[in-house]
Amino acid sequence: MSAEIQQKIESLREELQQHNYSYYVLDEPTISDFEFDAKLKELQTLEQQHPEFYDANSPTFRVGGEITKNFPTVRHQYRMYSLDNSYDFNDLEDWERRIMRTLDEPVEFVAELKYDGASISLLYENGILSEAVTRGDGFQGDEITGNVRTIQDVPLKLTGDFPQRFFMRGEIFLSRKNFDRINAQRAEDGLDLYMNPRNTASGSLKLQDSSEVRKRRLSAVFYQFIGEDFPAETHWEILQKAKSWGVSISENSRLCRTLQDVKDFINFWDEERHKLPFEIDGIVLKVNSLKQQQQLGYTAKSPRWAMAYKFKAEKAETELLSVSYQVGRTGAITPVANLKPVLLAGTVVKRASLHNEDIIKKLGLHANDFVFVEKGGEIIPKITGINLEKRDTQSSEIQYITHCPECGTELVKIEEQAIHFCPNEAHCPPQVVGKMIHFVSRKAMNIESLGQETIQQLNREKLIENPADFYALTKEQLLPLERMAEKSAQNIINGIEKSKEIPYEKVLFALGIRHIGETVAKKLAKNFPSIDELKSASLDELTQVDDIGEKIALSIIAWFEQPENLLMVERLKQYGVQLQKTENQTDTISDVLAGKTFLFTGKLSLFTREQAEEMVERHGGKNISAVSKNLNYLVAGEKAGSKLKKAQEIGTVEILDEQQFLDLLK
Ligand SMILES: NC(=O)c1ccc[n+]([C@@H]2O[C@H](COP(=O)([O-])OP(=O)(O)OC[C@H]3O[C@@H](n4cnc5c(N)ncnc54)[C@H](O)[C@@H]3O)[C@@H](O)[C@H]2O)c1
Ligand SMILES: [Zn+2]
Repeated sequence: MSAEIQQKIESLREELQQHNYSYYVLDEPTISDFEFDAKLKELQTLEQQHPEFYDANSPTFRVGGEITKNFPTVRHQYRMYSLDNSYDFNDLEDWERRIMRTLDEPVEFVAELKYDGASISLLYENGILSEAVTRGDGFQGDEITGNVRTIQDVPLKLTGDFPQRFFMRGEIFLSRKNFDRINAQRAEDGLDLYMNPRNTASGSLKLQDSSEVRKRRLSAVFYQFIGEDFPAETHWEILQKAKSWGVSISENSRLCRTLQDVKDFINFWDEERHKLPFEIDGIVLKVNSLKQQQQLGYTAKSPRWAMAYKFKAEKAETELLSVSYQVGRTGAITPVANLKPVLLAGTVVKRASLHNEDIIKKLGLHANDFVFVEKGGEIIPKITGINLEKRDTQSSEIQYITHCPECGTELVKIEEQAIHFCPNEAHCPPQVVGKMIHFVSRKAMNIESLGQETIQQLNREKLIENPADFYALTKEQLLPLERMAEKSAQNIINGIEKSKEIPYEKVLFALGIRHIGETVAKKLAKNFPSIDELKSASLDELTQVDDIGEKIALSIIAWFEQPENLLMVERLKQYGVQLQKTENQTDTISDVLAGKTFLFTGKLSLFTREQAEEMVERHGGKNISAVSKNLNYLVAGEKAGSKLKKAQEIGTVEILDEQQFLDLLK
């Protein structure tokens, strides 16, 4: 018996650790928060009943996050805790009872929205932001000051009567609008879509390039202030003070005198939250008096003076009508469930994403099943389960398609992505047309006169099959088309002609190579100044470029292996499209760093990482992203960590401080 329980406890611990890793490190959870919390509660109960299996490393005692190896590590002067959570009112009443047992005096609560993002701790010294650190494992976190500085809601300098040195904690999150904007851009670039705003916010903070972080337009809100001699007696007062220093605090907090006030607040937001411009996953309650907070103290993992009330994701049951398959511009197949319309979280849902074959298999979906749909963090609802009691015993399991619904070509599956592709890039209609629409789009070749419908028409008439064909079009060929006047035909020809001036980096993006978005195209153009250099680059050479991983590199190599693509590139060249970087004289200052590779690590104080990388480029050097034998110089700032150690181990890497780097440029 006891061996069985021990085994159960250990397997729960292991499973939860795995989920923590997926959630905090990969930003790709595989189960819902509700399921995670249920498992955690189960483990907690077992551990309480069986103290003989105590383990200080159990997920019940530890904050789930980790530090990464990509940023300097900073020890928190004050620990960062998690929050105890509950999904019903009874738990709140229990919590109040426990508080009363310790305090035995009236207690006020502050109720706040529980923003769904990533926690951050900021240090302000003399009113200046000096350090931003993630929660990590609660004891130490990643120092990401450069990235946090790009967030508009984070004041770089405070005003008014702020304490001389203090920490403030808050949440970095992404508004629904910006999440949609980023995903729309990713769809246009043929990249995988992000799952939800929380994971995207958390993932954005871990990017190496601060200018990329800036583009995400993250938001921030602050809810805890820690330091010696705080000029206040209650949490509520501090919030108001912080506001006067220019700190962004939530406008929706409320001071509650009784638990009934708290309940009203919760009920109100359970409904209203869908109208907020950002996502919340619950309400946080805090004891208002700072003295009482101190008396209550902390457990191993969370404050006793605070409690999260989490909303359950809204769920509805409906019938699966059919599964259809969409073919994207890059050939990726997306299965979609068509549902009998049902009301969910304020909107009518008719479709749900099924993502890929593995998800369908895992669900064990049958035709005409009754399914549960949920709107969690995701904007597109998802199917989370099946009501097996209602299943028709005659129904058969959904079989994933084996051939492209558009062109009939046999699909290929890329294992590690679990996604099917139609490999018929050159002739599959949605891919062919999609690629040409992408080619002329604003951020690519910017040929405004060519609309989606004209392209479809031209393709039906067999006048164009790939982007190179645009440049062979004549006015005479255009005129007979439906609704084509002399003037618009001339505009199209002019627009195409003008696109020959579009710079190389945009042409690279326009080609629509899988995983090559705007930013990646820029990086490639910088490092491989002509298409011929890019074509002959090896896997190694490609992955040495900052932010170019193996997935992108392999996609580039595969693209250049297709004879149709090589032919198209040759034709584009002949037509005069820019397929190499034009030397921009003002761009480079010198070539003193020519042939040398650089990497910056640790906390830089003389310049930012972006400025440093730009200096390298403008003096003819190259930035690379990892420490390897190919690295010539590692420039190490304060608190440099694992990269410095690795460089020392390799032995051939020259290690410089910031001043020594500047001296190189002289
Ligand atoms: N689905 C999964 O696989 C998985 C895995 C791990 C964790 N999780 C989820 O994450 C939770 C644990 O994460 P956690 O430790 O970050 O706890 P939590 O997210 O439940 O609560 C603590 C966090 O809430 C945030 N917060 C937002 N608004 C706040 C406010 N007004 N005041 C104070 N804090 C506020 C802070 O970042 C704080 O660190 C689990 O309960 C689970 O729901 C899910
Ligand atoms: Zn196809």
